[in-house]
Parts: sequence; C-alpha cells; structure tokens
Amino acid sequence: MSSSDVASSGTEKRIVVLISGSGTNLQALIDACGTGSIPAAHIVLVFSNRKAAYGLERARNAQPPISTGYLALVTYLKANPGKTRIDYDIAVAKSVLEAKPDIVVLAGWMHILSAEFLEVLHEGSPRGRDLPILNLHPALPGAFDGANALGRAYNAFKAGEIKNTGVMVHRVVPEVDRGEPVVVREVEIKESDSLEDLEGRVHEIEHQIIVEATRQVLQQQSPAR
Ligand SMILES: Nc1nc2c(c(=O)[nH]1)N[C@@H](CN(C=O)c1ccc(C(=O)N[C@@H](CCC(=O)O)C(=O)O)cc1)CN2
Ligand SMILES: NCC(=O)N[C@@H]1O[C@H](COP(=O)([O-])[O-])[C@@H](O)[C@H]1O
Repeated sequence: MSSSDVASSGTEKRIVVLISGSGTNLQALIDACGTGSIPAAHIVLVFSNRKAAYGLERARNAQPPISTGYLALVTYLKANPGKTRIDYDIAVAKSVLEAKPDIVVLAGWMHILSAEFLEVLHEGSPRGRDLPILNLHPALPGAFDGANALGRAYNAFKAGEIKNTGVMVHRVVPEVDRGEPVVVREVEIKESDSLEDLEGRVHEIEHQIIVEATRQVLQQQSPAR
C-alpha cells in the first residue's frame, strides 16, 4: 500500500504542529514524516499565531502541501470585543480539533496556553486525555522555564552559574515547561562560544529530538482511529 493510499485509508497517524516563527523544527518534522524516522504519519495542519511565520510557507511548499491555519491573539481580541485570551485559546483548540490529530506538537509556539486549551482538546478528542501534546524547549527540565531560555542559559554560563545547558521535548501542562520530559539532551557550552555558536549547536539537536520524541510517542500510541 503506497503512503498516499495509507493516508487516504486513514490508517496513518495525524500530526498537528503549532508554530510562531521560522519553522526549522517544523521542517525537520515534514522531512521525517513518511520515512523510517516517523513512519505511517503525516502532518495534517500547521497552525500559527503569527501571519508572517515562515513556517506557514514551509507547509504550503511541502509535497503534498500541508493545510495551514492562522489566528493572532491581538487580531482575535479586536474582532471579538469582550472576548478574552482564554476565548482565544479555546478558538485555537477548536481549530486544532477540526484536524482530528493523533498528536499535537508545539514547535516554537510562543504563546502560553491556558488550562482551558488543554481541556477543550482532551474533551473533544476521541483520544481524550491520552491525546499527546508536546512542546520543544531549549533548556533542561526546571532550569530556564519560559521565553528566552537560551539567552538566559548563556548569561548564566558566562556568570559561572552553570556548566552546560540542554534541550527537551516535554508534555504540555498548564504550568509552563513543567510537563513530563519525553526526550532530554544535554548541550555543551564552550568558553569560546558566542550566543550564536550555542544557538547553532542547540538548534541542531532540537531538529533531532523533536523527530525522536514525536516518533517515540506515536509508537507507544494505540492505532489511528
Ligand atoms: N500551558 C503551556 N503553554 C505553553 C507551554 C507549556 O509548557 N505549557 N510551552 C510554551 C513554549 N514556551 C517554552 O517552551 C514558551 C513560549 C512563550 C512564552 C511566553 O512568555 N509567551 C508570551 C508572549 C511572548 C511573545 O509573544 O513573544 C505570552 O504567551 O504571553 C513562554 C514559554 C508554549 N505554551
Ligand atoms: N520556549 C519555546 C522556545 O523558545 N522555542 C524555541 O523556538 C525556536 C523555534 O524555532 P523554529 O521556528 O525555527 O522551529 C526553537 O529554537 C525553540 O527552541
């Protein structure tokens, strides 16, 4: 059975990816799907909170092209007076659910999601609370939660506070970057490193572990429904 037959037959796993920026991690997932790295799975939706996210272009340029969605928080709030950030999160969750995902991967998604987002996904998915929602974070568990983790790690290294840093893919819970780690890799910081040097080393590992974690979670999952 060809991969397209598999996809049309619905036996392939369905991946939804959320992005905010250049999408190099999304590209790693695009390149891995349908190969030995992530077999029998394809990305069915790339969703961004930023219209200009180049990752949307990557999705449109994929072969076959991948559906895209976009909704910015500010745009949503202006178009829906009286609605809140939580209403926005619920709207995003409903867009994600429409794609019937077997897994949701935050790959550089730069928006803190409310508990309501998770509730809507888990209540609306046939997989319920077993629907895996993963996030890529450029730090070791509990080290530098939140945005600009890499910059903070670099400054901490220069201040002699840490000797190395790392990258992880973890499950998403309401507490930012506090979900169960799925894959963790330590990353060396060299005395001679500029921040750009460190970023390059980290990004290379990110592209590996986002594929590894997605494959690992899908392999452990029951068949596609
Ligand atoms: N409930 C959760 N939501 C998100 C998680 C998570 O673990 N639980 N991970 C983040 C990804 N992330 C770090 O890995 C992260 C991204 C963005 C921010 C942040 O402070 N965002 C600001 C806006 C910043 C901006 O627009 O540039 C915000 O949301 O107000 C912190 C951590 C994704 N969501
Ligand atoms: N806290 C989340 C966070 O900082 N995520 C970071 O956003 C970048 C996305 O790059 P990409 O758009 O090229 O994949 C990645 O470096 C990832 O670690």
